Amino acid sequence: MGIPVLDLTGALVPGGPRSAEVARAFRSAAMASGFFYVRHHGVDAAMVERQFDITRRLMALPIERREQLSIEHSPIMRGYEGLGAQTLDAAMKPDLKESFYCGMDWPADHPYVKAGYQTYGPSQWPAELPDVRAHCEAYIDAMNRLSLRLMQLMALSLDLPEDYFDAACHDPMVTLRMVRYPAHPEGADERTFGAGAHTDWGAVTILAQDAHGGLEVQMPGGSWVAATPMDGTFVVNLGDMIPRWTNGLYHSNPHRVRNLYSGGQARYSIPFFYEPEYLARIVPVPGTVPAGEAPRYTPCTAGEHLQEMYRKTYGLQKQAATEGAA
Ligand SMILES: O=C(O)CCC(=O)C(=O)O
Ligand SMILES: [Fe+2]
Repeated sequence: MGIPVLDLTGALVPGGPRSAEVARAFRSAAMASGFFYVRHHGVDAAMVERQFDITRRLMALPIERREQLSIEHSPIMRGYEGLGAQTLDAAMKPDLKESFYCGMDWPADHPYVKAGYQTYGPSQWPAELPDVRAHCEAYIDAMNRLSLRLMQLMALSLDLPEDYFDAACHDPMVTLRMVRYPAHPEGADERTFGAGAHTDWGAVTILAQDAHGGLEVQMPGGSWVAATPMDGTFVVNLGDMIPRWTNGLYHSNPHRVRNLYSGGQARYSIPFFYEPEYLARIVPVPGTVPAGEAPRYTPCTAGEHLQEMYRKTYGLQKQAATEGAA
């Protein structure tokens, strides 16, 4: 069993002629590893290429400059995180990656910005690279459109109205991450990863990766399969909110990265994380809890879950006991 490819031709708009067929393929991928590729996804190849260019330029800024833009200066963790800042698998060494986090430009008087909720608030932009902000925001727009469409195809795949998730995704929590993995060190031990095994936390992740490879996905049987880069595709995976939303019918599987195949070069990747809005309550969708049984997960808000995961993987102080059964 591998990672299937979903061709979104004819399924990119509500009512599209291939929507039902794509929704069926979505369902089988979601019930397996929760990973699939999408092709003919409607995002311009030049836009993705430019996003990689921006990632390389951000990471080429002098380290003092990157550190001035550190996530430590942002209450919502927008900005630069250095090598080893995050440990995605607590049993392993800190991750060998560095990244820039940014997000949507919300108005300062938006209630979630005022409340200081995770992901709602300003990003930190480098003044010396003036085109970065506009391009990241345009890329985020394109990712938002594709993510919402994936949520609609997911709704169809669950025999729900196509717009079932739209309201919960009205003011989504979105994060664009531009990542650089240095070459895997020679002689590194088995506890060394670019990104330790983890599941994603939100609803859907849309990943652009360069040509080197290095991402591996755990299949339902436990084996690890390479998510080999394929031109013109994104890798899409479901995050932990989807098992919660589907009472375990759909899966968010572990994945991990080692930059082993680049011939000593850095690997770049650009994951985009899309989640329902902060206050959306994640309770099982109709038809997923068998009659007479209790739901498998404690209901929570999307925001509580996300914030808890940031705290855990960045070793931050636990401020609130919000964790459910995931
Ligand atoms: O770089 C990749 O291929 C995956 C990154 C990832 O899994 C993450 O940032 O959550
Ligand atoms: Fe991930």
